[in-house]
Amino acid sequence: MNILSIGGSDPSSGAGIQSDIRVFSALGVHTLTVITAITSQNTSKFGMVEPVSSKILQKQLESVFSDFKINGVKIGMVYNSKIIKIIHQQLKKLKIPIVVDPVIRSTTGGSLIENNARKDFQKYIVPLATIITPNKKEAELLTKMKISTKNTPEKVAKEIQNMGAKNVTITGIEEKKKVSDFVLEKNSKYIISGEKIPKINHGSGCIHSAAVVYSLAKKKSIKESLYFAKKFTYKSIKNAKKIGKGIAITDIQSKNKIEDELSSAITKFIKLKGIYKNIPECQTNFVFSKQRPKSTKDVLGISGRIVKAGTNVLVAGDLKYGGSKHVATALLSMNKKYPGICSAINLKYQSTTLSKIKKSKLEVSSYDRSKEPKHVKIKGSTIRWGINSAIKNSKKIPDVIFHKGDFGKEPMIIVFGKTPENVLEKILKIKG
Ligand SMILES: Nc1ncnc2c1ncn2[C@@H]1O[C@H](COP(=O)(O)OP(=O)(O)OP(=O)(O)O)[C@@H](O)[C@H]1O
Ligand SMILES: Cc1ncc(CO)c(N)n1
Repeated sequence: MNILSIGGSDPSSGAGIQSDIRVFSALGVHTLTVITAITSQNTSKFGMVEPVSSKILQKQLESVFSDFKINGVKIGMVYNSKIIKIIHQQLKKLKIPIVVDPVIRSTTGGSLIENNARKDFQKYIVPLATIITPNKKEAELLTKMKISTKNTPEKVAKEIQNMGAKNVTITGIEEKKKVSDFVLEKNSKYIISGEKIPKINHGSGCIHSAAVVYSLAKKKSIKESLYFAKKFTYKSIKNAKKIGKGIAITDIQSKNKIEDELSSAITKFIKLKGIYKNIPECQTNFVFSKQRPKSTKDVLGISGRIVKAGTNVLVAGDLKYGGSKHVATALLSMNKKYPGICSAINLKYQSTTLSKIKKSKLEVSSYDRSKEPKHVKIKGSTIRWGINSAIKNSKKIPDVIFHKGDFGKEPMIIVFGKTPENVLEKILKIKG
């Protein structure tokens, strides 16, 4: 997937183009960039702005549009009317999600748009927006309305919608312990509320709008995308680091990438035709770990299970570190011996699956629970013992490990892989 970020360069990488590259890379997306201006700024001070010439702006846009399939566009800093009009001209016919982050002033007080360009911004950029994401202050500047009990966020958002934006969210409406985003869609309105982190930081708005366009490009709804972005931004503020001498810079943890990869593989897994036949009585968990996991707390799993409901398969529960015990323990044993293996799933043991495994080129190993030494049973580390025995029985890295059960214990197959996608590829060879 390719996402285009149009905006200004921030040498501190807390905001602007550089921040977008950080977000999209963490989410596993290729970032295309068109730079509208170069700024000098850091965590304490905003220096100067040098907008790029019309010619190089035009050429940059042509370079990306003539070569790539673009799945979504984010527009950040656009400094002057010339820049605004060129962008409008290039984007007006696009049929992909466009997120407009109407940045007007930086957290450190710098002006990100010329005063006399605001009218053209309204006329040419706002109507491009699938969704526009002003913070409270930006919404007030755009509409020249002060948010109050009379001028509610809804009224102000409606005014912005009347300028041509299809959907509007006004972010960062602060209460005592909460920060809320007001949302106005075409036919609905709602508030997304979350805990306030007592931190001033640089770049939360950039991260939020980038996360929104990523999710929309993945064909999620406006509502789903805004919830995703809220959670994503919350984590990045929580992890913000004081890297420079001034305000903290938001930090994007690759943990999100782990969540995203696992969640996407689970969505694909439950949609596989006839997959309900592979769900065991004790149900299924699908896990993915951080690099070098030390305990099950470093392994992401479903804090419920993937369950069978007739011929449907559903996810009951949320993704959580420590969410799986059995499959995560199996993965930990495997990862200890083969650190590249970070994902696993358990499936129903059946002879048909076993013969498919044997016909495929997958490496398979097994263990016999009835051979488990007594002292292991007492310590309750059956899985660790089992996986280690199966690893010992195999010359290569096993793709699949199974056991045929024991008294009162259901037989089971575990498929291992480097990533959830890799596990999914193996499942496709053996399912049904
Ligand atoms: N202190 C905070 N604690 C938790 N969430 C926050 C906090 N501040 C902002 N948010 C959330 O972060 C997201 C981005 O909104 P925000 O209002 O910070 O954008 P912004 O002011 O444009 O940011 P910036 O100017 O730093 O780029 C919103 O979802 C908002 O609710
Ligand atoms: C280049 C750039 N874009 C956006 C922002 C808003 O955070 C900023 N400070 N700098």
